[in-house]
Amino acid sequence: MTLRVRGLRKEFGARTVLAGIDLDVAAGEFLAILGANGSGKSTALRCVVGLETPSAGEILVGGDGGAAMVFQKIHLVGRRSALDNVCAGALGSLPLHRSLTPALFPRTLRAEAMACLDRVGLADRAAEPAHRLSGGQQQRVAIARALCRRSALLLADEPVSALDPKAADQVVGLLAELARDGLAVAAVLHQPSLARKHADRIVGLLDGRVDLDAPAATVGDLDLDRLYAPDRATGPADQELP
Ligand SMILES: Nc1ncnc2c1ncn2[C@@H]1O[C@H](COP(=O)(O)OP(=O)(O)OP(=O)(O)O)[C@@H](O)[C@H]1O
Repeated sequence: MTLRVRGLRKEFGARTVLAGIDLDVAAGEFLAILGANGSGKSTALRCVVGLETPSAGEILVGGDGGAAMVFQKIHLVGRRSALDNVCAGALGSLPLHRSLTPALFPRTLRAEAMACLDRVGLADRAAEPAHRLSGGQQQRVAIARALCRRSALLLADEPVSALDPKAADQVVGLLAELARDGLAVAAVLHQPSLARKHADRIVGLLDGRVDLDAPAATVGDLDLDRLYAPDRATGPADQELP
């Protein structure tokens, strides 16, 4: 198992946001995480990648590179080329002096970054400043940058929320392809139809708990209605601790 999460809890002050969740993602698997606003999806990913400190629970990430993550807000350096932006994914493994100036990036890193850009279908745009690319292309550059970290686990937090339907479908399809190549991929999505179309498995969070964990092909409209029901009972995310 590339990602194994057990009993993950997160409290912000008196507020319980994650009330003990279990998650598994295997190599070669694409997991989509669904749930209403505030159900704890981003917090769960942020705990896995180390951006939040869990209040309790166990998180095990397999492989050497830890987890790589892409976000809704893409955070490319607009004036730099797509290739320089992808190289940035591996700068942490370079000596400091070589990491400061793109002219000093090793040739091997550039070759690897080029292979990552090729993997996301953008090798022909390598020299293009990032700000000249479309939103969908920019998100694919961000995914290539994450690939350049050589992590076995790729996390994506609402990677397509800012994209038009066609670009969103292409980017989620790309995540599915990367899983088929052998990566473990977990993506928070606000598009259940894309999750059902592309993911292997869907986990649904409801008020900080796992309410659904099933093969994507078996997830029906009733499961989704329960996750997004506006009049559902107030859960732990909205309760004060004793
Ligand atoms: N740093 C923080 N301090 C206090 N509360 C926080 C913090 N981060 C998140 N929360 C709260 O935790 C709850 C879950 O937030 P989270 O962003 O994980 O939900 P989400 O399911 O990703 O929602 P969305 O779909 O809107 O992105 C929300 O009520 C949010 O206000």
